[in-house]
Amino acid sequence: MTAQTLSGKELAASIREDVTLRVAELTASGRPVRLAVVTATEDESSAWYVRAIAKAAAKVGITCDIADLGSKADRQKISDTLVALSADPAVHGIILQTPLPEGLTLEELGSAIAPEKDVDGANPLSLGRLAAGLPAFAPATAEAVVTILEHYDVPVSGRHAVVVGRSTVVGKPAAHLLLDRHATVTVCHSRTADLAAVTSQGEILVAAVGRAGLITADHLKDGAVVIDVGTNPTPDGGLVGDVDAAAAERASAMTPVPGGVGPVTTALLLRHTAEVAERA
Ligand SMILES: NC(=O)C1=CN([C@@H]2O[C@H](COP(=O)(O)OP(=O)(O)OC[C@H]3O[C@@H](n4cnc5c(N)ncnc54)[C@H](OP(=O)(O)O)[C@@H]3O)[C@@H](O)[C@H]2O)C=CC1
Ligand SMILES: Nc1nc(=O)c2c([nH]1)NC[C@@H]1CN(c3ccc(C(=O)N[C@@H](CCC(=O)O)C(=O)O)cc3)C=[N+]21
Repeated sequence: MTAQTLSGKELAASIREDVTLRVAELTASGRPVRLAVVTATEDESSAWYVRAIAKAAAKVGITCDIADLGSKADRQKISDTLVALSADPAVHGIILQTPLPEGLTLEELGSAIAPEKDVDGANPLSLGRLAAGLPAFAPATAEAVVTILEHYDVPVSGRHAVVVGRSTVVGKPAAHLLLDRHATVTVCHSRTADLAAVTSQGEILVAAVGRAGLITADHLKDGAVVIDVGTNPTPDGGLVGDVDAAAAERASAMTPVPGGVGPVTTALLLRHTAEVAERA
């Protein structure tokens, strides 16, 4: 058996189409939409994302400002930048890229992002609201995971979903969103004792680690639906996920990398930004 490909490209295009119309309406009424991307890293997959955001924003008519503070930026510099953007009425959405410089965390810096502009759910208030089942922007990547499952009519309620990775950007919020949709959720991380024993119970497997090939066919339950969030740069300039290609033999469906979660993430970030502008 070879897995069905759960492409994110067409889904992302349809989200962008909706956003394009909404942004055009706002722009026509004299309310142009603006997204600020703050980055302080040379991480390659983060750079991929920043380029993807800039390209997609241009397509839908959102102005995208990139504040590249460099990988030596300190806490004060990053925090000052986020506070200034939060206070700027022309800016609707703010995303702070991870990873951050050594010693700094998204959990503390996220507080400097105004909650109403927190389009990637980085402010701890957003994650808390999400966990409490209150309205909040979920991190776009976590939302992309459940948006893809929904788009392809993958049943979630009552099924066992295993999430590998517990970061604030992906693993944790993805677990909350799956729980909200009534999955039975298990979260694995670097200290999970026997990863394959746990992951092989997942009818749905979400891999969000950042290690090429970590998840092999041996980690999967027969017929599992696999959402591969990992974006790992290869030496030849390409991008691969966390899931080994051979795992497709065991899965019933799998997202590709590139072309899976990534484009949907980008499209949802723009949709969040348009939503903020509509509320303003
Ligand atoms: N496609 C997209 O839209 C996006 C892709 N990404 C990609 O997803 C990946 C994960 O990103 P992010 O969550 O930010 O990464 P982090 O490095 O913040 O988190 C990685 C998680 O994986 C866990 N982990 C590390 N090694 C293992 C292991 N051997 N077995 C099990 N778990 C392990 C870590 O555990 P512990 O907590 O114990 O350290 C941690 O929870 C990256 O490749 C990133 O580029 C990220 C965001 C969006
Ligand atoms: N606060 C924060 N939130 C994030 O969501 C976040 C982050 N920081 N730091 C970096 C990682 C990485 N990430 C990617 C998202 C999309 C693609 C993506 O769209 N990739 C395309 C290929 C890129 C292209 O074609 O330009 C694809 O998968 O098809 C890649 C990587 C988000 N991240």
